[in-house]
Parts: sequence; C-alpha cells; structure tokens
Amino acid sequence: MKVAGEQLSVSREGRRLLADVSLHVRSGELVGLIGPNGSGKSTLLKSIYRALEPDAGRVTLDDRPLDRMSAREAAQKMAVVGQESSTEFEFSVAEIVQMGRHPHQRFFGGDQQGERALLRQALVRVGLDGWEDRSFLTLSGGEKQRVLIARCLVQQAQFLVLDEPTNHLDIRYQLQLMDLIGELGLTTLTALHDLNLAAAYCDRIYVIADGRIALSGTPAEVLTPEVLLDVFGVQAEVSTHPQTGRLRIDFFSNWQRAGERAERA
Ligand SMILES: Nc1ncnc2c1ncn2[C@@H]1O[C@H](COP(=O)(O)OP(=O)(O)OP(=O)(O)O)[C@@H](O)[C@H]1O
Repeated sequence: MKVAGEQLSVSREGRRLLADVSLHVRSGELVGLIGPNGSGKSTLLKSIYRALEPDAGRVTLDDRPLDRMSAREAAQKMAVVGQESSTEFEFSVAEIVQMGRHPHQRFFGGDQQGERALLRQALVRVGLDGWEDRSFLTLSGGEKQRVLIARCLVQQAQFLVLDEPTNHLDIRYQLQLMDLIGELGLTTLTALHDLNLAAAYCDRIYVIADGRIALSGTPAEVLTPEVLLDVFGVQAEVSTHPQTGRLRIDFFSNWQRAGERAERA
C-alpha cells in the first residue's frame, strides 16, 4: 500500500503548526520522520491517522482519499501506535491486543481458535508470551509499548503509523522492535528521536522543522553534520561503521567542545 499526505496544513489557537506539508511512503517502505521537539511530528502523524483534522490538504491510501473511507475501513488498512496510548481502565493484556481485531470482527460467530492463535503469535513476537491475563495498568512503560505493538500486529493492516515507538524501551527491545518493523515489510511511517536508529533502519527520512519539511532523502543524504547543526543545533560527526556499513552519528556536547578548546589553548 502506498500512502501520501498532500499539502497538509494545521493551525491551532492562531498558530501554524503545519504549513503545506507533503510526503509519501512507497509500498513496503520504512520512512522516518525526525525533527526537534515541538517541530510538528505528532501533529503531522495525527493528521495522517485521522486523530486531527487538517485545515487543508488530504491523505490518500493507494490513491483513495482517507476522509472518504469509513472508520472501519480505515482501521483495516492502517494501524497506529500514538504517543499517548494510555488507558485508565482495567484491561488485561489480551483485551488490549484483541482491540486490534475489532475492524475485522462481525457481531456473531467468528473463528475463536484462529483469534486466539493470532493473539498468541503477536505476544510471542513482542516477547510477552504468557502475559495475556496481566493487567495493562500494572505494566512498565516498555511492556505497555510492546503490548500496543502486538495490537498493531493482530490488526493486520498494510500501513503502520508509529509515533516514537522506541520510547520507554531498553536498548535490546529498541533494536528488536526496529528489526520486527523491518521484517514485517509493511508500509511504515514512524517518528523517531534516535537518529542512529533512524539511520540504521529507515529507507528514507523526512526532516521537519517549524511545521515544514526541511528536506528528505536517504539517511546518508539527510543525516549530514550540516543538517544536524542547522536543524538540531548540535555538532556531530557522521561516519560509516566498518563492520555493519551503517551510518554512525557521534554527537559532541558542550563539555567535549570546551575540552577541545582548552586543549588547543
Ligand atoms: N491543540 C494544540 N493547540 C495549540 N498548540 C498545539 C496543539 N497541538 C500541538 N501544539 C503545538 O504544536 C507544536 C508541534 O507539536 P507536536 O506535538 O506536533 O511536536 P513534535 O515534533 O511531535 O514534538 P516532540 O518531539 O516534543 O514530541 C508544539 O509547539 C505544540 O505545543
């Protein structure tokens, strides 16, 4: 499934949060969205997954406008893990994951055994096999995040939208989750703060700053020291890891620069 956002604009309380943003994700592509805090990443993702109505522009899935689809049809095509996915209600892990099946279920009947198998497979994939009866509210941030990913898996949508999916995850699960997303081979758009993860996993990256797309391209095209200084205001060195061949970004903090200055003096 290919996805496009065309000239999306959002204003709230007299402020332009998104200005004429266009982006596209080709079928099976993993596209990253990076940018500083408050640059508009969540606003853009919310306008794509219909949590927020843009003032102008449209979103299409396989060239069909999303706003002409029913909520059920949209949910069959698009699965979302947003940033604020908390619930105050007492649901079990199994109940939360099974919510991903709602767009596919009819009122009566259904293949109960098949549904249970899907639930189990999804929990195995996120490392939570046997956690069905645990209360969602009692889970750690990282465990909750993995449950929400499992909910996406059972939804069997072709397009995944993820807002900071590695938030709360320890390094092992960050890598495991990004590997899993890559293996799924779905059309994926994800906001990421960790630029090394973006470099390692994304086919292409959009950089957003002040509600506008500053540039887009492959990780090597986008993640240059000049762009990182310009957009994030940090000095960085970008190299290629000798073993993995992946881009590696090292950041220099103020104390390192101060140390270098002292050495030179
Ligand atoms: N409903 C709203 N009304 C007014 N301002 C809003 C609203 N929603 C978001 N904003 C503002 O829009 C800007 C973009 O917010 P957004 O959450 O999209 O940024 P972000 O890039 O996802 O940030 P972060 O990296 O911190 O998660 C912020 O300055 C935010 O305060």
